Amino acid sequence: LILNISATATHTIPSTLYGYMWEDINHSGDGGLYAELLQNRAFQAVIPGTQNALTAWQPFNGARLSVTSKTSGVSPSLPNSLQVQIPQVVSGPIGFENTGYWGIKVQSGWTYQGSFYAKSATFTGAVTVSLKSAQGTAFATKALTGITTSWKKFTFEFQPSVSADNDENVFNVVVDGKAAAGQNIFFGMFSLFPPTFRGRENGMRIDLAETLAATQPSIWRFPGGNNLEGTSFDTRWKWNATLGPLEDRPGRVGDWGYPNTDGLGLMEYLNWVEDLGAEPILGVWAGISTANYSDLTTWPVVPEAELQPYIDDVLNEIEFIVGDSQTTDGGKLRASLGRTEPYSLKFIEIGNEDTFQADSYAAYRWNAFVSAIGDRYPDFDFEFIATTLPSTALTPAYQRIDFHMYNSPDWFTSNAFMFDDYPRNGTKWFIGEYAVTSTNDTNALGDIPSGRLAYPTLQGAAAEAAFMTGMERNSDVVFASAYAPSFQHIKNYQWTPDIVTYDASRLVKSTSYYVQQMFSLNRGTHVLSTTPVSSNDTTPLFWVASYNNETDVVFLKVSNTGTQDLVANIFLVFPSSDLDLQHPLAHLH
Ligand SMILES: O=S(=O)(O)O[C@H]1C[C@H](O)[C@@H](O)[C@@H]1CO
Repeated sequence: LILNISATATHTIPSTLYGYMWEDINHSGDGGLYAELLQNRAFQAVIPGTQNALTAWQPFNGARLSVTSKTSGVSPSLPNSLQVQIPQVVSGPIGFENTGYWGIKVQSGWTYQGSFYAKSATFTGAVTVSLKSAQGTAFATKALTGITTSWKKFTFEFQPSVSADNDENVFNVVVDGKAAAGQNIFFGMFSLFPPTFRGRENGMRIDLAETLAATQPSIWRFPGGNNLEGTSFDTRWKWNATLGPLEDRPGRVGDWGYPNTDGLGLMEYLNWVEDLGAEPILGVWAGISTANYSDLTTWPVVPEAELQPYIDDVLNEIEFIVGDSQTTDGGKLRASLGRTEPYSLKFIEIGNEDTFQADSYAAYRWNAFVSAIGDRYPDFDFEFIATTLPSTALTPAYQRIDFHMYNSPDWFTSNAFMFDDYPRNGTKWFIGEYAVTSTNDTNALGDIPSGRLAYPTLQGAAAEAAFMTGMERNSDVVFASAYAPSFQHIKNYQWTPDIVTYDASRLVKSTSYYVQQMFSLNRGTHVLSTTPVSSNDTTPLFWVASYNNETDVVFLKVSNTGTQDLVANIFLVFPSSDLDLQHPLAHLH
């Protein structure tokens, strides 16, 4: 195959082309990127008195544990407390343990920051906290005194003397059995953090954060995805419930079946996106919640006459993000939480996958949000992204549309040219979620026996790469793309495949991770056309050429989706004129 790369650029490549879609799914947030080590740390979004309310907590030496809301919680947002009943006859240490998110990493040299609340009507003795192996080896221990009859916050630090051999470790809390015999002690709002990415308080787990940062994503779509929507209006992701001291964050039952602490909240996300040097794509709630996928007619939709409070909520969220810290309530609140400077925000996505309720989206919801935001913020040239079917006519007409595709390798290779003939009419596409999810293109979201991938495969990654060459070649139409979902905690997940899989102490980057990294790190500023544009079927290669006019480098990205080894002799054929070192092809990488 002789491939000619033209020396003239066709169009610029938007800086937003590669990034991620993010939501708390598969414990990607709580138990993943968010560095909190204790699962169910504040008994949020659980039902007192149930076994489930004690998730990740277990008795130690016979204490009787229960979650209760009969006593006042540590704060109005956290009504549930752990009640620890010490038996009448007992001696020696007795209490309870947290098993973390299926383990706790114990690393010597790390300083762990911990805290908890406690109170008791009668007990005033010491509370001893420690990091211990499942076999009982203590890596770090602290004794805290001063329990009173009302809630008191205790803080402590751990510096483990040695690292644990594995992550089967627990956070252990005990009192002296004799001193506490027959008494009740209440605990609330635990927290235990390892060092975090860039040392941010309430921040991100370093290894996972560095793994994402290493792909230099330039967009970060959040907070969902389904997890934005809630399974009811009241359980939607509420931006203002994810702000401020952790005691003020009630948490919620996420859309993926587990409690979200919302410790990873709007400000943590915005700080993270800045740390990445990326552009946020903020998803705002647009009036539907996800009920059951088998019957879309059951999905609740806010009637037009009742939409205003939700519109105001979004206007206030945007004011919190971009409002002046002197003259706007949102800006003042942001400043009071430690951030005076407004965050940058350009892209606002109205809803998520509103393809399922296109009628009401087209009839009033899209227009209501876009008009209200435009009227309130006339000086911000926000770019609104529609999330309904591209074929749905909207008022105002959408300029940008979010298109999701989960499918087979064949779908991605046979659609690698879908944008080559797309009309250049100013409309821009965001491929806001895509991945090869199955070898079965009639049921790409089925179960594993029907072809679903448990993990990304080389075949899938090559097919994603083929599709990505098409997105890059047509990046005058495709302005952004986001592989989805991102993370998977191997011990508890709801969706496969995912780009990075991990447990409490290790992570594995997938083939698709390396494809994302390769495309994202090797970015041109302009697309160079090639002849031919495509190969014939016998050599199923897909490619795109680009040129970076800052580094003066030409990139040729090639995906071989065939089963034959690809032996490529790349000859550089320069134009007839002498080798012009300023020529874009002079330094091919
Ligand atoms: O069940 S799906 O609708 O396919 O869920 C998908 C689409 C949705 O936006 C996202 O939350 C999820 C996985 O990334």
